[in-house]
Amino acid sequence: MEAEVEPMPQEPTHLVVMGVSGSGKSTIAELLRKRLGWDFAEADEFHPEANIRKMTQGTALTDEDRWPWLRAMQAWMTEHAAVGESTIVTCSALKRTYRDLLREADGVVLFVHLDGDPAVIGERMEHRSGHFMPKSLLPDQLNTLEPLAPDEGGIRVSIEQTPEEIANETLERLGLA
Ligand SMILES: Nc1ncnc2c1ncn2[C@@H]1O[C@H](COP(=O)(O)OP(=O)(O)OP(=O)(O)O)[C@@H](O)[C@H]1O
Ligand SMILES: O=C(O)[C@H](O)[C@@H](O)[C@H](O)[C@H](O)CO
Repeated sequence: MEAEVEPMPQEPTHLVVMGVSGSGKSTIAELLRKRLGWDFAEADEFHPEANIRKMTQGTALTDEDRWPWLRAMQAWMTEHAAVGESTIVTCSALKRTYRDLLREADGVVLFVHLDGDPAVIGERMEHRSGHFMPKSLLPDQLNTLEPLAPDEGGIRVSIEQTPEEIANETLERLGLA
């Protein structure tokens, strides 16, 4: 008689929707959350008050400002993995070293880099209301950005499509559709 084989338990997965301010992280993550039903966190919720104040006043964050914030996100991801839960997070994750830190979370960490023409991003920031991040910080975000590399685990998706198209492409290319 054939032995019964237990299916392999699926490892928790973290989708990190990344990119510069205004690239559409919150918009796309919300669609992914609706489709996948995974727990969701916005990186901005993890910033200490001082970081938000700094950005509101038009000053870019430094590495020192960002490390505790990234560590808090990594801990949140790991807490979820510990109870078998997958997550979706938005996080600019501009530098590879920042992504290295997030990759240390337990579970599989996949990045979705929302990538596109800075002029389109600037335009979208201009028309957005009620957000603390000034458009004047976009050049610094772009200068700091190290695009997701092919060996990092994840995909780069063009933002020059509708949010629904971006979400569909993401889920299809990651095999999550
Ligand atoms: N694919 C898209 N097409 C048209 N408009 C979009 C698209 N994606 C996002 N937007 C709009 O662009 C603006 C910026 O998007 P969003 O706030 O989601 O970006 P973000 O990356 O989360 O920004 P931040 O990091 O500053 O919080 C919003 O007004 C949003 O409605
Ligand atoms: O790394 C950074 O400089 C910050 O995370 C910013 O990108 C903002 O937090 C965010 O994108 C604005 O909402």
